[in-house]
Amino acid sequence: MSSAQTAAETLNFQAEVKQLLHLMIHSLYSNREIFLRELISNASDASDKLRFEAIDQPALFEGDSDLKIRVSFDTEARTITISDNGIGMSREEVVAHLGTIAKSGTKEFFGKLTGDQKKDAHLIGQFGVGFYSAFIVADKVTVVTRRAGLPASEGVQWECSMSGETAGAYTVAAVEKAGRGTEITLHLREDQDDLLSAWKLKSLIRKYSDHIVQPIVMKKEEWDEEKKAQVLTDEDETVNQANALWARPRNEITEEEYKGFYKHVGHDFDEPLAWTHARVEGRQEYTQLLYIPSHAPFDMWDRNARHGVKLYVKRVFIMDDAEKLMPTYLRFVRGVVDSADLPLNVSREILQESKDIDTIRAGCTKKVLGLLEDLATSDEAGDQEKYATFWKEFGKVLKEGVGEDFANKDKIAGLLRFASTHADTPEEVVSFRDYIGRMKEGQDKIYYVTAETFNAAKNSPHLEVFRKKGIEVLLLSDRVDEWALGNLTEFDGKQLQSVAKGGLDLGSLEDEAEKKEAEQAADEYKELIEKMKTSLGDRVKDVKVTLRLTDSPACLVADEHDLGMNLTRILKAAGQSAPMSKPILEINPKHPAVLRLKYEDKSFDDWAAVLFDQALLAEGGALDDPATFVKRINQLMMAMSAH
Ligand SMILES: Nc1ncnc2c1ncn2[C@@H]1O[C@H](COP(=O)(O)OP(=O)(O)OP(=O)(O)O)[C@@H](O)[C@H]1O
Repeated sequence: MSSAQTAAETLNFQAEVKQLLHLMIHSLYSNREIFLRELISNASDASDKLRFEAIDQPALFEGDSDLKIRVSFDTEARTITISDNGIGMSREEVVAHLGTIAKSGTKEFFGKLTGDQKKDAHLIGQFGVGFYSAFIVADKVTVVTRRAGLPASEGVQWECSMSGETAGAYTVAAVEKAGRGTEITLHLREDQDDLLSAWKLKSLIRKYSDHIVQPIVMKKEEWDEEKKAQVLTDEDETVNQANALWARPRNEITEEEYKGFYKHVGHDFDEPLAWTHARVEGRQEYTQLLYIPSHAPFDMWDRNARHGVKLYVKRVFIMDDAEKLMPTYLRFVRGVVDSADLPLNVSREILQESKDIDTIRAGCTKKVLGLLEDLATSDEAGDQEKYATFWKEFGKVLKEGVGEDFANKDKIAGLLRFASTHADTPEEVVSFRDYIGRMKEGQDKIYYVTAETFNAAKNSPHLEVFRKKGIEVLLLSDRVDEWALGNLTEFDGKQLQSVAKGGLDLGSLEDEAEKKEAEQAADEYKELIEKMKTSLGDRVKDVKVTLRLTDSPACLVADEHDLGMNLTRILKAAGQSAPMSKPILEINPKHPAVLRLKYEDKSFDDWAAVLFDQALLAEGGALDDPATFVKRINQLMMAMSAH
């Protein structure tokens, strides 16, 4: 033992790590085999990182560029060791990576846990356990590592035992380590002896890690006649296929292999929903293997989220999460792009400006949208179910694309799904095409309403005339809808029209009699309208008679070229200064409350104000002065009961 090693320092885990470890050991026990996959996956990433850093600094190879991962076991000591000659870790990195969870979404993750073992196991899987999964099978784990490029004396030993007094703490000590890279030794729990077998370990490697690019080697076994047993020899044998899966022809890759590879690149326990694999030739030559996950990651709303598409150049790993390879609205896509043309020393800065990358990105985007389109339009029930899952998990993100990706706007619009008055449920299943297929004779627009919640949309007074006439209206209640639809004026030649905007023109859906009636009402109410305008003053742009209401006395609409009221509220909530355009108050001439107003004198101002305020409330708006509203209502109620 070196003197440095005696100076071990005991450190405590971050509280979340303790919690995660405890949960994992209990919840993932029935999945215990995954520990090997996770540790090999990390070793492979570490090898990729070294190969990349060595492009600029070949000295990091220290004369050994033959990267591999070794798995060995010791029946007597009851240990399994996984070692790699990858990038390794410095002392700071050890403490940062093995003592804390730096992932975004950690809080949400813990908040979602239910105490139900099965559900929690699933969540833990989604969150990703990585290194800590070692503790499912081991009660003590020892990591010895050295960062490539640092001297042998700067090796680090990390050790943590789950039993005894030190549980919940770990030690870090300096050690000598001749070879760079990381060696992880698992001291197995008592009931894990079945793992101490070459046959068992090999079968786990083939099952879970066959697609790993680096060779995973084990010592070969031989039958010893004398001992009448298999004994280990000195010779190495490669257990996995050890080639880049994406570089192989499609017809030689099994479904299981595709799925296994996804779990590695996507850092996901679950299977992918769908994938697309193609080699592209032409101006740019590259291979893409892109996956759509079956669930949204914890950090989908975090713009700094990691783990996107990995970029390789001629099989050499270049970078994780090359955000330039995918537009932001497809940030949930995982996988690999391997370019045959980019220079090996390509940096993030170069990528930002590269025309070649733009071509690759356009190609990848097209592929993913095509894949989604195939799922969405497929006749197979399985595919449709997949699309429904996709929409639930990622629909909100995809919607961003309508405003973000001009070239593919129409394609993306075709993939959108909405709730509508057709079923009147919050399920988002209606496409623009479905809607157009159900359009009434004479209808030439696609109508929609936006509101803060589904119920506010569904019960919006603006829908009354549409319901009466049996015209379908899309019910939008996602914040991003306002923005998406603001960027979309038509679909397939049909104009999109908000029902909450003024000048509602139902065109040929309105019959002559109705038009006449409207004109007549406008005439009849001229005086009242003027009176109301004076009474409401600054609060309205205009007051008009409308035929769009059947049950409600009044509603607010935005003038045709003004921002919608819902959008204005969203912008305000987001701290943006939205132009404050005043609404138009539309009144229903057939409603008793409106009729009554014609003859009201004394309390006219109160009535007018209440009519305005309730229209604002029904619309999802907030009252400027709720106390006065309540006071007025009470006064009017008392006045009525006195009658
Ligand atoms: N064999 C290794 N060599 C070098 N660094 C490693 C190795 N194993 C783990 N690490 C470091 O520890 C970090 C944490 O690993 P861990 O497996 O917990 O998470 P991850 O791989 O980053 O993400 P995920 O949990 O999604 O798999 C890694 O990101 C890496 O920096």
